Amino acid sequence: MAVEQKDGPLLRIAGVHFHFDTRPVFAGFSAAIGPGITWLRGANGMGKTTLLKLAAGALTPNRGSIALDGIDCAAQPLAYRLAAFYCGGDLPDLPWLAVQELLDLHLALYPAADARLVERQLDAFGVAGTLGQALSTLSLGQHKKVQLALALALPVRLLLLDEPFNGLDAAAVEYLRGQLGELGARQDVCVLLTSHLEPLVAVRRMLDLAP
Ligand SMILES: Nc1ncnc2c1ncn2[C@@H]1O[C@H](COP(=O)(O)OP(=O)(O)OP(=O)(O)O)[C@@H](O)[C@H]1O
Repeated sequence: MAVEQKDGPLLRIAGVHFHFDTRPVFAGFSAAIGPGITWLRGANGMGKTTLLKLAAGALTPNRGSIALDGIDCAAQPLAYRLAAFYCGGDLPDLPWLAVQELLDLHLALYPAADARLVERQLDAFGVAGTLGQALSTLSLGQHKKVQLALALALPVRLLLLDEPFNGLDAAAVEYLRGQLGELGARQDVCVLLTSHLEPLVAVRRMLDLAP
């Protein structure tokens, strides 16, 4: 435990089994992931999104354990979720909310978050003007930018980025690459990202899901 703290956050996935009602996805999957950017790779349907959601505490393993900095996601789900954020392409669960309300919800969920950092990220992605809009009225790219602004601003130890470049315009891709370059150099954050294309950021390690 002392070593884990000194070396930065560590995500430990041990012997995870997970199945949807109709489909087994993991049978005894294990990995240990340290700070920096880890590129999670695998063919369509191999389980990348499922693994990110398990690591985010959004899905629960049927067997095995997932822990971040020694916080077990089944034993301490609230503490675990406070330290992690999943950023994917899913449509919002509450599409009638305004963007501002979504942000307020996240600021309440992550009490250590700084609203000014979120605003700065929204500005940088060029979506600050959407604050009064309902989520359902955002384009795919705008929705992604709002999600990424949150991901980059929230004070978490583990960021799960599911195809973060999908749907972004060229300026946003460039901005995101710069931000990931800074995040990837930090010792206090783990970034686990999926990308079917070479992400062109400083990847520290790769994690391959194979049949
Ligand atoms: N809600 C669900 N119910 C049942 N099966 C599901 C569900 N979500 C995903 N699956 C199945 O689980 C498997 C893993 O899906 P997942 O989305 O994790 O793959 P992926 O590696 O992210 O794929 P892609 O590269 O296409 O995004 C797939 O066979 C998928 O059909």
